[in-house]
Amino acid sequence: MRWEAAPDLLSGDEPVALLGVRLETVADVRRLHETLLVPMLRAGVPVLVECDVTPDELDVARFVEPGFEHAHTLERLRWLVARATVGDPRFAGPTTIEPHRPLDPSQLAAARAPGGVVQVIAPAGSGKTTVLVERVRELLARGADPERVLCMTFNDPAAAELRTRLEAAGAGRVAARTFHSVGRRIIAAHGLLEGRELHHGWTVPQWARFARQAAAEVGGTVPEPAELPGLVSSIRLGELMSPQEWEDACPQDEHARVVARVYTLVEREKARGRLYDFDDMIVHAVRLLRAHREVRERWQGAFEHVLVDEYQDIEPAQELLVRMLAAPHDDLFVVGDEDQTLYGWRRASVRTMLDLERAFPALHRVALEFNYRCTPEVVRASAALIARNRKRFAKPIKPAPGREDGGARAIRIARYPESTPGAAPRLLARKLAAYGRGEIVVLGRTINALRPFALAAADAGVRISGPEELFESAGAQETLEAYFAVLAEPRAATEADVRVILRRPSRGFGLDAAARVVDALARGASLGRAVEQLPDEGWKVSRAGEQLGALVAARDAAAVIRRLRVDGLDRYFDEVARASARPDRDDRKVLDEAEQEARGQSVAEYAAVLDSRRLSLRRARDERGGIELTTVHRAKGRQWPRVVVVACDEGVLPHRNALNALADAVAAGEGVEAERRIAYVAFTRATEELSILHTEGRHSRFLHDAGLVAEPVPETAKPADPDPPSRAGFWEPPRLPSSTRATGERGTALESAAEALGDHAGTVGEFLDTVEALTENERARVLKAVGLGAEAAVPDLPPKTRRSLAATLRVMARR
Ligand SMILES: Nc1ncnc2c1ncn2[C@@H]1O[C@H](COP(=O)(O)OP(=O)(O)OP(=O)(O)O)[C@@H](O)[C@H]1O
Repeated sequence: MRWEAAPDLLSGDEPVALLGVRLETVADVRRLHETLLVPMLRAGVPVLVECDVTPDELDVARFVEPGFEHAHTLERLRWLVARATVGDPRFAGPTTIEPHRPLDPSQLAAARAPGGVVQVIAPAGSGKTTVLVERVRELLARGADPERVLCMTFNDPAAAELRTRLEAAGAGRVAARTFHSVGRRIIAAHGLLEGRELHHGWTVPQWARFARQAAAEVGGTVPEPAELPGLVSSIRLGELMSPQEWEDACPQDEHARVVARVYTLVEREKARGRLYDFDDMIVHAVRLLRAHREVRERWQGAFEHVLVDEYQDIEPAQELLVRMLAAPHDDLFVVGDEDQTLYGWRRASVRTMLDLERAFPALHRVALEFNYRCTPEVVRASAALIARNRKRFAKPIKPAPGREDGGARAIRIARYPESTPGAAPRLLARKLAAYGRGEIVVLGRTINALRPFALAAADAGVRISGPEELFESAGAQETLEAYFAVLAEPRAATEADVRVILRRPSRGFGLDAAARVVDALARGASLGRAVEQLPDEGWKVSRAGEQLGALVAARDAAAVIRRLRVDGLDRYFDEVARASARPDRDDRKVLDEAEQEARGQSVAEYAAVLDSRRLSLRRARDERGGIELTTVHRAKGRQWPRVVVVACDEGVLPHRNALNALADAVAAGEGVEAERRIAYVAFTRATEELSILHTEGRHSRFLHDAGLVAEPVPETAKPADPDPPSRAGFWEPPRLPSSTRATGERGTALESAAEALGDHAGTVGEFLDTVEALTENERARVLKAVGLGAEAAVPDLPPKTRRSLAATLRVMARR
């Protein structure tokens, strides 16, 4: 029979017999399980299968699915066959229990959905926690053991909130945990944390130290320290590779090699100090579960029903953890909104929600329909806006029934002229002064967009709170502050500032150069002379001395900035943007704005301006009682009565870098679509009043998409000079872990082979002969790449060689 005919069999309750089924490949197993048995059992169709073998007779080693998408299908099929014969509560029908609070029909349909994999599409404000809690009640009413229901969320506050809500709904015995806490529990139970302490992360100077050492060891330029935590996490969580595996498998460009070495150094340092970090909780849990069947079975048995909140933000390693825990019975209830996927650069992809069906073809999908949070005006505008995206589920999003229009205050658009850039921040500061924390929020696309508003608020005496980078500058802002501080008062230069100067742009000096320069400056040397005294290679010293000496001689502060940019600062930040996982670095823009602002000011005057701003922001900071000025990313999942979105301009939102995103990223739903999602999240934070500020003649295209301004984007508003494409905007289209990204059958076979290497008892040649997907030439190439003869015995290979052999196969799997 043809598999495609299967859906026709699902109607009616006539028993179905599938005869002559042959299970030869993993794909056959997957089809039998996902496309036939699960839907039939769910539809209550009695089914008899006649197979050439029973699932129990299949050799697990041959049917290994390293693929993430279809993790452990054979185990799932075996479970289904064993359980389905004795009746499975998973396929029980809905109950008729009274909901814990009034629910609308779409919410009720979600909570009462059949067992198995259920995906709830929950637009902003649609009551997803209400649904999750009701689903838990439904499971309990169907007979689930509360101890074996697990709700998973991203962060502690969300877990705490869910716990409270579960308790209030009479389901207090059900656990609500973060991904990290689940991972931690698993690795702790298997002794991986014994004698180890939690490490909360390295400081930027510590990253800088790793960066310098790595660059010195492998020979390359020093990477930007602030980018390193994200890059190392991407290797760990995106690739699931150990330092050695990654050093063997990483791309061979200079930057990648230096970052790979940073990863090695960081892991070494952690091992020395007996430390573990947050990523370890996920990475090690996943590795344990994947590698050891008995561990997997233990934890799969611990949780019969898995529910996940905010599924759109899940990243591949977390998703793998969830799927492994939910298998083999696959009772998985996920709630999320693809329109609110914001973390492309953190490996979350809009595709995760859209493609869930590929992994679970039998999944049951329900979309919630009403936005209970926002005024009808905001619901309509935001729905019109997001409807312009292509990478989403098309769905109606309606205002809550009976909610009255908000009137003139519901949405206000304010334009301010470009010629007086300080006017809008000052006006807003006056407005903020009338409110308390929690009553209003100021949202910006980036820290740079927020900065003028934060400064004006500070000047007006408003207490403020916000992300760390608003108060402790980074990137180009930090660089300018360091240069001007040192140029204005060289004798008082700090080592931290001088280190920034010597690194941005990179001047190739050794580890102790900054301390020597500070010494020389303190003794009265000029900046140029202080550098020229370094005992380093002559050409480096003389070029840097000349460049820095020229800064001292520059006519005014703007000339200093111009000179710096020409001497390599622009190039330096272009490189940073290219290597960065983040799409929204504003360094070039910060330099543009500073250069313009510094015109006609002396170095001392501009240094004083920068210094007083920094101080004024720090003085106004009040994290407990201050009005929040924050980025849209950080506002996700929250709401305020009044929301002010600032700088809703082309080039800011959408960010100009997104307009330049690479084709791969655009295909994965990044680029302008990702920016539109950010605008959607920003607009839907308001419960009563939404104010949007934009520069006259430069308004964001999203205001037009939302039907809030008549004119589409004026030609003049198009950003002239986007920064260079960042690496795909957003890392690359977020990827599954390496061993799950194999393309096609050949890729899967090679991945399986890499996994199976550890169990092979014969020679390398014999092992490679078992890998049918390899050609003769490729076998020879693999041997050459790892420097082995065919006769070497696999069990005798040193661990490093074995890893490199596996890594070589994995790299081939991805081709
Ligand atoms: N059926 C309903 N009728 C009226 N109000 C509802 C209903 N469902 C949810 N709400 C309200 O909508 C708001 C959001 O609900 P809830 O707190 O459950 O969702 P959430 O987890 O905050 O997620 P979301 O981001 O979807 O709002 C709450 O104020 C809640 O009281």
